[in-house]
Amino acid sequence: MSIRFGKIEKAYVVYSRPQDRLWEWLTGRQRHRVHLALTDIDFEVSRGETFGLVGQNGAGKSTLLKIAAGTIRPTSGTVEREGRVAALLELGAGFHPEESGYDNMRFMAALHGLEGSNMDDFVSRAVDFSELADESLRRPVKTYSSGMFMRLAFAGATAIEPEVLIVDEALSVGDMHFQKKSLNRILAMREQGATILFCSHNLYQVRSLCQRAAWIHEGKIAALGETEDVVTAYEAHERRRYVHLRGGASAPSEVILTEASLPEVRMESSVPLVKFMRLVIETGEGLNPAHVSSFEDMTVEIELESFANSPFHVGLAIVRSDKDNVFGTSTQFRPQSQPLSGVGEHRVRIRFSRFSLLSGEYLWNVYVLDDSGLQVLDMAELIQPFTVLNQKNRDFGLAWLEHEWLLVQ
Ligand SMILES: Nc1ncnc2c1ncn2[C@@H]1O[C@H](COP(=O)(O)OP(=O)(O)OP(=O)(O)O)[C@@H](O)[C@H]1O
Repeated sequence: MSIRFGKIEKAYVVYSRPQDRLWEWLTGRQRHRVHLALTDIDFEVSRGETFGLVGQNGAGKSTLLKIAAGTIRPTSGTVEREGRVAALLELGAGFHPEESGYDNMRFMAALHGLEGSNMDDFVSRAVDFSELADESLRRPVKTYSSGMFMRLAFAGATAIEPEVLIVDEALSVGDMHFQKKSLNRILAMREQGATILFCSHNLYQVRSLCQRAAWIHEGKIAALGETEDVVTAYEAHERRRYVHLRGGASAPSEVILTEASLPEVRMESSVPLVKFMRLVIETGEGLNPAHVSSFEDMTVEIELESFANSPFHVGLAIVRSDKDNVFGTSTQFRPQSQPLSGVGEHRVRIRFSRFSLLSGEYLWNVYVLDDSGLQVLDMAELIQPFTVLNQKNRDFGLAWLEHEWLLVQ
């Protein structure tokens, strides 16, 4: 066991107006309501395990992480932790703004009970990792840019060489270079056997990293177990919710697809390392034809622009309007896959011989990922709707599967 939650419940007291608190105190009459953020959370994370929390906004994930980290207490229930814990939540919250970077690192070391040469080691590890200049580290941290502040906070939080890491996905530290460096640091600690508890909306990341996961829904555990089972159940729920939001009670197949209702979703990144530029379909009918016929050969070309010499992978998925993945692939999944690299324009082609989707409306998702396949550098979702027409045979459904009828009698 590394972290054990025993029948955790967390209730927040909520006042609709700040003055209600005082009013309640003066009059003794209740002016608040109680919001139950978590109930009956009872599970444990084993040593060396990477455990993911998934769930909608406001489900209670961050509350559970804070309880795991000990920054807030549950209203009832118990939490037990084993080993040195680093909570990468609200980084830098304990910093003293007037003190220098060096002094803040010494305070952190002292909080962990380190003295003498152990303290010096801690400070030098943190300082090295932060990549901040000596001149900056001598200045009060209140003069730091937010990126510099986060870099030092991350470096300090991980310098204790934790056995348990509690990570909020909102963790985005500094620029792209430092984000990658901190992600690599987390992966390295995982390799060395650290236990990791983290929440993420990036289900690809949860699938790649976690052995087990829990889906938190309205403060309760809706599913817990093998990552694939939990994430699939959560995805199914989200899909139903999405369909409901878009078109009342209509079933996924009845969703009416219009280009206007599905705006191109692009992730904006201030300093993109690699940008997705364009996707072109080519069939016997030409480039980006009005219809793609089932069983025709088709090539999809993806154009990208790389602004740095960092290796990257490209992922492509065919999706339906209800966001169901029909098929997904990545350059990372090729045998002996090598990432792409080099500054400038890149084109990758995917050739589908006998494209065997049947009649329907489909769209594309394109992802640009770093060489670990975990950090999304750029993406475009639900782009370029295209229609497939099956005029060749009468089989029906989403895709044509290789088959033959065998008559026994
Ligand atoms: N300090 C607080 N006071 C009152 N209510 C709170 C407080 N913190 C969180 N809540 C409420 O508790 C619920 C759970 O919040 P929490 O931040 O844990 O959700 P989450 O799953 O992490 O959401 P997200 O994915 O948006 O980060 C929400 O309804 C939130 O409004």
